[in-house]
Amino acid sequence: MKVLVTGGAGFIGSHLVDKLMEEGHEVRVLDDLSAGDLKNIEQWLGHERFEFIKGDMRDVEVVREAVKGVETVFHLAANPEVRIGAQSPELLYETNVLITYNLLEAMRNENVRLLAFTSSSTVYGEAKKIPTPEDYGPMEPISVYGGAKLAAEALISGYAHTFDMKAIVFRLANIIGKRSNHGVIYDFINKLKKNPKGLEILGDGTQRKSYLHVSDTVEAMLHLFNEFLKEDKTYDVYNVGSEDWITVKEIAEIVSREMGLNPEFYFTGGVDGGRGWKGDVKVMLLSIEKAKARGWKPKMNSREAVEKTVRELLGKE
Ligand SMILES: O=c1ccn([C@@H]2O[C@H](COP(=O)(O)OP(=O)(O)O[C@H]3O[C@H](CO)[C@H](O)[C@H](O)[C@H]3O)[C@@H](O)[C@H]2O)c(=O)[nH]1
Repeated sequence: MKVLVTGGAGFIGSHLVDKLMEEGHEVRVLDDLSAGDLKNIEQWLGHERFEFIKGDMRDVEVVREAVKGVETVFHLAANPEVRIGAQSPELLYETNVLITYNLLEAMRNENVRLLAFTSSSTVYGEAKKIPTPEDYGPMEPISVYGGAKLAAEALISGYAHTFDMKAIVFRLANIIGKRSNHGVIYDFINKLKKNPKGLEILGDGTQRKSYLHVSDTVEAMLHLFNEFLKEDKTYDVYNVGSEDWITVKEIAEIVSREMGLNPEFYFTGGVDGGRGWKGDVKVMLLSIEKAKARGWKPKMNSREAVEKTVRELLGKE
């Protein structure tokens, strides 16, 4: 198939591109390189089945050109930083909601009917049911980022039903692995490189979430997408995560150990009862029963994924 991957030079996007290229598809990447990096896709530059467009999806013309002639869009372009919501809500709106609207309009105009979208566990907010299933409600995001992802999901559902499209949404847990350039593991490694004796941990360190390695994530997305193609459904939603969780303090211990260090931990205490920042969900575990029933399950648990990611980011793997 001929596929457009928005955000295809980014962390998750570039791993998806690798897999799509290895499977023999024609792949076009649209990325503004604000967080993505050409290095992530350099092995494909110049390949006859590969095309790269540098462009900002806030520009409708850029999006329209990018969707021309493709059958499927994997929409991963986004600003993924939950923590900037209190300072920059407008940026999160534009880079999650507005660009999704621009994409849907371009797809409608260019007759592109198939869409896969990476949403987030943050749409559930502080779920009272753990593990949280896809049909949990009412949904009450506690961050602007989670609200923006939920708004994007809603637009996609509306467009899919109105304009005869097929769309699948993945609500991702905390995704980690090689090429990630933000998030808790990346932060801890950088902090320890600057000061190997002490490590500042935002919040109280008890934030407990499910982490999934990017290799498992990309496998889930492609497997569930292919299953979705077999079904007579307009719209579907899947949680994608691991089946356990790990605390921020345990992550700090793993990072320290892998770096051969024994730093003093300093907890900032954070905001609103030990959160790293406003809108930081303290406890997150997704039910992945629906994805499992469709034949996917993760190979690594949260701890294994964290350990592997630390080694990858340190260049040991
Ligand atoms: O220096 C730091 C950095 C982070 N944390 C803590 O580590 C946890 C994880 O933070 P990340 O920044 O790694 O990730 P988030 O949970 O904020 O969000 C991530 O996972 C979400 C889905 O679960 C979204 O998809 C989002 O885009 C993605 O960044 C948080 O509880 C945070 O408080 C610290 O204690 N110290």
